[in-house]
Amino acid sequence: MSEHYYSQNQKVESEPKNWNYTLRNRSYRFKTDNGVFSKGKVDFGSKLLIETFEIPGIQGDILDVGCGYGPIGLSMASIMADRTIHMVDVNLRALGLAKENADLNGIRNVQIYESDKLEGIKGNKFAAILTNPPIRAGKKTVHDIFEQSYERLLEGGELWIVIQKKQGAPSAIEKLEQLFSNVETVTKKKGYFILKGKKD
Ligand SMILES: C[S@@+](CC[C@H](N)C(=O)[O-])C[C@H]1O[C@@H](n2cnc3c(N)ncnc32)[C@H](O)[C@@H]1O
Repeated sequence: MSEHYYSQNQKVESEPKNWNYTLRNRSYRFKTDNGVFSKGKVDFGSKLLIETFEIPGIQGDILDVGCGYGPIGLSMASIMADRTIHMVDVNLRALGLAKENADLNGIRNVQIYESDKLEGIKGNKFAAILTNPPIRAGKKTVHDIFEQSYERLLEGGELWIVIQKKQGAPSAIEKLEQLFSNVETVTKKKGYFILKGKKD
C-alpha cells in the first residue's frame, strides 16, 4: 500500500534531522523526519503564510490545521505569547515532532493533538485559523476544513490559507466566497496565494 505524509501511521523508517530556520526574524530549531511534509526545510508556502499573517485585532486562541512538524503553529505561539495556539494533524509522527519542536524551542503556549479536519478540536472558537491545507487528501477534505473553520471562528475572526494556483487557488477562492462575505487575496508570490476570509 502506498504511504502519504497525511497517513495516520508512518511506517517509513525514521531518519530524524535537526536544522535551524529563521521566521519573522526569530530563529527556531526544528526536528523533522521521513513521512512528514516538507522535512528538509520550511515549505515556501508555509513561510509565506507565516511572514504575511497579521496578528488579529480581537482576543482569542489561534488554530493551525494540519500542523505537520509545527512551523506555522510554533512561530505563531512565539509571536503571540499571550495566546494559546491549538495545533492539530492526523499524522501521529508529525504530532510527535511538533511536540518535540515545542520543547526544543521552549514554547509552552500550545496544545498539540490529533484531529481529523476540525472534528477533534478541543477549543471553543478562535480569533484566527491558519492552514497550509492537505491538498493531496483531496478537494473535499480541503473544502471541509474551510467550512468547519468558518463555524469555529469568532465574530471578526479570520481564516488564513496558503494555496498554490495550480493546486486549486481559484476553486478555494470560490468556496471561501460562499462562506465569508469578506474574502481577500492578501498576497501572491511564485504561484502561491495567501487568502483570507473574515467572518462578520
Ligand atoms: C501541506 S501539509 C502542511 C504541514 C505543516 N503545516 C507545514 O507547514 O509544514 C498538510 C498537513 O495536513 C495534514 N492532514 C492531512 N489530512 C488531514 C486531515 N484530514 N485533518 C487534519 N490534518 C490533515 C497532513 O498530515 C500534513 O501534515
